[in-house]
Amino acid sequence: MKVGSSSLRTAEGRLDADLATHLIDAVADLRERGVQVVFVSSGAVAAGLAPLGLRQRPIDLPRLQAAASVGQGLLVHTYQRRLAARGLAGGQVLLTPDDVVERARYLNARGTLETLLGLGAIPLVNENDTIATEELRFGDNDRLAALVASMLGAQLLVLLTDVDGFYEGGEVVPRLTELSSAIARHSRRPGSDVGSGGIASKLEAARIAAFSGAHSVIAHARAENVVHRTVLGEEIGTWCPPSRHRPESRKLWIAFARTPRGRIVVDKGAARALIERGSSLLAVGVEEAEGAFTVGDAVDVVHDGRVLGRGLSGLDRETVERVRGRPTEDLAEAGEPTRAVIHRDSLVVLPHVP
Ligand SMILES: Nc1ncnc2c1ncn2[C@@H]1O[C@H](COP(=O)(O)OP(=O)(O)O)[C@@H](O)[C@H]1O
Ligand SMILES: N[C@@H](CCC(=O)OP(=O)(O)O)C(=O)O
Repeated sequence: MKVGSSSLRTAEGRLDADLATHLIDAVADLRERGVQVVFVSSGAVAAGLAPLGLRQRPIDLPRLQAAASVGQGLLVHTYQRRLAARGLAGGQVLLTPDDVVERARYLNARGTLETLLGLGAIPLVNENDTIATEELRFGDNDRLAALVASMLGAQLLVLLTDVDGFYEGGEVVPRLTELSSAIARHSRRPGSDVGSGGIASKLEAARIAAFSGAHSVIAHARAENVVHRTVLGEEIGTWCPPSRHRPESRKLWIAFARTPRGRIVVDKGAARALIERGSSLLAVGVEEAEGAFTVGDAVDVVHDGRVLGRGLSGLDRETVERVRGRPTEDLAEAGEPTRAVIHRDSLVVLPHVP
């Protein structure tokens, strides 16, 4: 379950302790009924503004980090105090993208979350904003929440926000199955002035959850009994079902944890080899490389204008430009790198985007 900054701050720019308490009570109720809940909470920056005398969300990184540092403590304190009143413990878990992208760190983070849940505690998750930089941050917590849901094999991702759901044509869409086209239509809409993701990042999060086999609900944080109603599967907000065609879940982190830094356009033969045979992408099938990516960066693999998948590049862009279209034997003779442009273990193919 995730709640956004826009919901958690009051009109005066402080943390809305009433809503925080109300949501924690709902989490505690679920926990008492045996439902395991991870609580991803935004609002560190928002909660840190007033105590630091800042009128609005700063745009410079040092002050954002400072606000998050002050606000995160307040947030967790508020949650832990209420959980304690209900006889429960809350454990703070602050994540960075590397905790999801790097396999060893991913397993480590997953272990921590599973242990907390196993001990009956409520993990209180946020991005580690105090040390996050522009280049290395999730930015919005929707994606972070979806990745955590994927990591834990959750059944349901609840995204609580300040609107009743995903709107189109002036009405809330009750059930959304065509996530990709909705994302394409809404990718440029900004969010509220304090939230950072907007609706597009919620739809992206729903897509990640769908690929992981989880349902998602986008609903208003202040709707009556919203948490219980979503868990009971009642009609509320916008419901996104899981995808029927899922890539291997262990590869989801490759596809979604990092923002792609470039695109690699491949020919028809390579596209077929990737989709049908699960092959690595070799230089010979590459037609073009776009963007300033380096070794280990996420890149989209494109054929015929369609994104086929995403992978971690084994070569930097300049090298891909040099080796593209050339068979491995030629490269060996010329003393060029012969390794795959993207190794199959670092490549996730998304043939059926919902
Ligand atoms: N089609 C849409 N449906 C719903 N909300 C939308 C839509 N387009 C833009 N929005 C905006 O997205 C905002 C929610 O995103 P955001 O501010 O990032 O929330 P949060 O802080 O909860 O993550 C809404 O307040 C709304 O203004
Ligand atoms: N990690 C940040 C949240 C970033 C953010 O604004 O997220 P969201 O409101 O979910 O779009 C914070 O705690 O302030």
